[in-house]
Amino acid sequence: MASTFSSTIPIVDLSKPDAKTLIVNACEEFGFFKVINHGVSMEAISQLETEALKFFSLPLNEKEKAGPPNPFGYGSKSIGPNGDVGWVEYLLLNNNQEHDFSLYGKNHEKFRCLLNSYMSSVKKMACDILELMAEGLKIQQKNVFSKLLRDKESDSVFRVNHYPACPELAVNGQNMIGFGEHTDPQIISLLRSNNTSGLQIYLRDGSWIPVPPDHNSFFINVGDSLQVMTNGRFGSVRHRVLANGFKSRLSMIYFGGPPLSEKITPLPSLMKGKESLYKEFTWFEYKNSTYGSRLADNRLGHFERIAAS
Ligand SMILES: C=C1C[C@]23C[C@H]1CC[C@H]2[C@@]12CCC[C@@](C)(C(=O)O1)[C@H]2[C@@H]3C(=O)O
Ligand SMILES: O=C(O)CCC(=O)C(=O)O
Ligand SMILES: [Fe+2]
Repeated sequence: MASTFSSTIPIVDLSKPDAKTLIVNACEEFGFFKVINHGVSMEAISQLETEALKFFSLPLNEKEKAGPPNPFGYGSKSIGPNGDVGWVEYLLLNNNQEHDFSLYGKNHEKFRCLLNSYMSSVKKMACDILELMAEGLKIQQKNVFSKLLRDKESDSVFRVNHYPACPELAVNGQNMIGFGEHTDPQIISLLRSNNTSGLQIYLRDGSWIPVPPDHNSFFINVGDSLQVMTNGRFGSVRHRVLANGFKSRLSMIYFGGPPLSEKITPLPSLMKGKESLYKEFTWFEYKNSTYGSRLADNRLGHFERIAAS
């Protein structure tokens, strides 16, 4: 049933002149869209995917040497510090790579190299998209958003998720949560996965729609911070992943975040005389409150300003 609606997911061709308009419309309506002609080499993507799969195929006790994630490293089943669980194992990495890479398998040098070049291409794409967004929103300063990711203090995160096939599901046809519903707290997330389904987004009409997988494309999420910077004009998208009974899913996500000291506040040009819907806070404060929350919590709720009437 629901899959008939999946054709509604906007597709943005980054090489076309209408990209900025489509991006703004998609962010207003869904907080989510798919990007084609993104310019990241498929070769680089599949090489990284191969290395990641090699890591996940190591025995659990080997992988656990790279964990638990506090907040970076290998994690299995448990997500975040507050009791969330899913049918998933993952690597959480930051873009400064301060941790000991030798824990990431025999070929860790190759893995690190591939990761670094992938992360710089994806970061570049994120900045291009954020600049198109600013243009589409008719903001004078084209780099208002992208400068936050380009900042050397940018608090961006990278995650590789592996959802093993869950054979019991194939037998009894039930649903099982791979990664529970949530919004991403950062500015923007860029997701690329193999061809296994599972990702779903929540529409404002209250329905969950499956996102048909496409290993050649990227999927873009509006994060909570971008919702605030646009004073609610863009909404962060709730999403989740269901485990698959037959095939394993591998996804890689770049979460573009601002420097810790950055004030997350609506851009004056988007306020049009209105008041901010949010209290003032820094990314440091928001991130802290995020790590004190459960996955499904409405984290932005604590920072909403109740309009004085
Ligand atoms: C229960 C959790 C787990 C969190 C923090 C908190 C709420 C939101 C989760 C995420 C979701 C987006 C990526 C991530 C890295 C992030 O910034 O927020 C995740 C983080 C984690 O997996 O550690
Ligand atoms: O693995 C996926 O496809 C999405 C996971 C996700 O939403 C996340 O890691 O924030
Ligand atoms: Fe997410």
